[in-house]
Amino acid sequence: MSDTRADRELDHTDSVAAEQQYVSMLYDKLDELRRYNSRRLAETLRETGGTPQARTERDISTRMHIDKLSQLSAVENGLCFGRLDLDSGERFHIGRLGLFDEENEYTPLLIDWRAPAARPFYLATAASRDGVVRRRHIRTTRRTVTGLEDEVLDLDSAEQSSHLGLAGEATLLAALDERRTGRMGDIVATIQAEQDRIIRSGMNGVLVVQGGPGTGKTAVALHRAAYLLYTYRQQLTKRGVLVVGPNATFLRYIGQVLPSLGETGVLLSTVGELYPGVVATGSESAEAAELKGRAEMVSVLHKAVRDLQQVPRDHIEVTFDREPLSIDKSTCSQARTKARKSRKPHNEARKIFRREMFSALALQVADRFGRDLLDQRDLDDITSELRADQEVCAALERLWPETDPPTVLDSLLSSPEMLRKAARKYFDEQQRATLLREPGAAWTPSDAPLLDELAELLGEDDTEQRQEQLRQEREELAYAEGVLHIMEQDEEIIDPERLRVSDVLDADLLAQRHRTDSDLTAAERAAGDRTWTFGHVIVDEAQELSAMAWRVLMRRCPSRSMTVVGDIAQTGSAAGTASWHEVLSPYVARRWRLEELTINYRTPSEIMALAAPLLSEMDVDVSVPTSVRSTGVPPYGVRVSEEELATGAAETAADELEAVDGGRVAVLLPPGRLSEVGSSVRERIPQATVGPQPEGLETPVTVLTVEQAKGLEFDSVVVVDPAGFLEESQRGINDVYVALTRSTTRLAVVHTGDLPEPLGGLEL
Ligand SMILES: Nc1ncnc2c1ncn2[C@@H]1O[C@H](COP(=O)(O)OP(=O)(O)OP(=O)(O)O)[C@@H](O)[C@H]1O
Repeated sequence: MSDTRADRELDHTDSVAAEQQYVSMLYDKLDELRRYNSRRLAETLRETGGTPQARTERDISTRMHIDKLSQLSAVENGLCFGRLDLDSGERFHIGRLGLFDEENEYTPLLIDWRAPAARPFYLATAASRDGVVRRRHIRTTRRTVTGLEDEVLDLDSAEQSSHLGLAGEATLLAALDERRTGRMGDIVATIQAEQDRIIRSGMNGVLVVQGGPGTGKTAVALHRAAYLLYTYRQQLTKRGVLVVGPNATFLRYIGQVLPSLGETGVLLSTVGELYPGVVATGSESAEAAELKGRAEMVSVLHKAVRDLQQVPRDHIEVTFDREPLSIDKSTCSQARTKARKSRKPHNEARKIFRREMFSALALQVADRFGRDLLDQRDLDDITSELRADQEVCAALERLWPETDPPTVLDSLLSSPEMLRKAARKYFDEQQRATLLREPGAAWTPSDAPLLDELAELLGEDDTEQRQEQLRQEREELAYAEGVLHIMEQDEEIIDPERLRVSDVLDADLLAQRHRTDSDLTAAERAAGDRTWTFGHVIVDEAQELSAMAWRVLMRRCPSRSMTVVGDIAQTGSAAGTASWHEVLSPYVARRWRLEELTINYRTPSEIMALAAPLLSEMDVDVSVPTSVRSTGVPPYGVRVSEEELATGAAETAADELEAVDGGRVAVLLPPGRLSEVGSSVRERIPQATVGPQPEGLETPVTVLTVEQAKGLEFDSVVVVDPAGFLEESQRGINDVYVALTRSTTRLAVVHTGDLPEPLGGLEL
């Protein structure tokens, strides 16, 4: 055994220099590909005219080269990060994409991390080697190899391996110890076995990934999206992949991960944004949001729409052709029944109602002349005149109006009478009062699923889509500008002498070409189309979604090919869930599979020890994840008087900022404390941001509620007023748990009075 090891040590290719040579060769190859694609793109862009087919082909090829170039540019950092040495003597380098030697029968030079051949890099252990004798982690900075970590998979190492069975432990810990940038990075170089199994799990059906804080659920979900796009490229390019996150800040936080893996065909969205044309800027009470999220809202909305379909108490009299015409109850009632029986959405069934009404009214008019004297053509003429008559049309419009989701929802939520009629079976008076709001009030995130439901009940209306088209055109322009930027960067690396693409084409023109070819990616098209259905849907922080939000997602994914990621111990929203079965059973009964993640890569053991007792206070069946790191820094408490709370929090944040030395600090507090403590922190640290500001991910200190900090992480966290969390929310204990576990290194708790019982272990 020792001989083999000695042999291996003698093997000179182990050296950094030899590895550098190989890695440099890979970068040369990458540059060559960039040059090729840049040249081809410039050629295509310079071509003009030709037949429509030639133009379409050109546009497709433009898109292909642009995509390829942005993929090649995305893999620049950490192009190659691993090597596998096999029993057979073969060696494979593993990296962010596949590279081949075209002149040598396409021999693989670099294996894409998602290819089956790369799998042992993540799964092989000393006990189950899968033909691997050595796994090498290659660390690089820009194009320079800066370190190697070798794991020799033999029985000696089996005995020494860490109890958590981590692969590439030193490389993993180095990655985890890095200071946080405010943006999530990819983990391709250090994916662990339990994560790999989830990432590569088959695409069909609903897969639920339950895991405690910091277990890499978000990272796994995004890498799974990249894996599925690679493995099922054909299926998924057409319909696209949707990744749903809890809020805009979170989406910004994760926004770079997939592009850095060279994948752009994914739509990142909140549930609210899935209703095109509505921007949810309003706020509302947690109680109102909870009520709007209940499944009963389906019946309320259904009833509200039916209530729009009226019959007169007796009759309505209008004047037609200078004579009175009676629109009577029984005719209306029959027409309404017929229209409803069609089971079509309201706006489509309206056509049936009107057709029935016009023919009944035409007969009434015919009776004035004597019905027997008229033939079908005469009746048709009368019908046409009735259809053109303003007074008749206005009366029918009142009985069965054409309408759209925003109009119905706005009237419902601002009219006590309409709400009473539609909701009295489901909500008591007090609950209805909670739902009431001013007419024209700004939309809130929990309104979006209701608008979507109404769109189903009412049938399509294209006003929103027209607005969306405008938005998309703006986005395409921004995209085109981005493309030009990438190409220019590439050209700078490659050949500064050559004609630059921007010399022959500006962003406006490129956007136009891009638009006319109707060659948008599925994700781009899906963003503007409410009825788009996706090839796969990934839901992060899924525990927060209401029953109504689930309905929206299920409509977007009739194939039920979904990855649902979350932690039922972190549910903060009153509309959220504490049971995966409860939310999924209406759609897939018991046909969903559960995977669990058990290792916490974020929160050090010192902080987890404080957070863990909170779990036993919650009514959920989950276990505490095991931390991979300990920092030796114990969390600490700062006890202050009520009057000193805001300044105490600001002072602690300032201390923490100094302690993390260039890292990021979050002050997390109950919503009721946000403005008071926020002002105090800003006074003490002027560059701090308060609430979900777009620049908040970059600032050194940010003050947020727990809801706003969902899924994020910081070098240091200052939790303010834990007792306030318990007072302000039904799920306050979950909120404290989430707040404590946002930290990667340091934690302080600023409190007044005694700490809530489960936090008793905190050092003061
Ligand atoms: N295999 C890994 N290698 C390197 N870093 C990892 C790995 N797995 C997770 N991480 C890092 O751990 C941190 C936590 O991951 P992530 O945010 O995905 O966890 P989560 O389970 O979604 O957390 P939470 O539920 O608390 O929001 C991130 O910084 C992530 O990059």
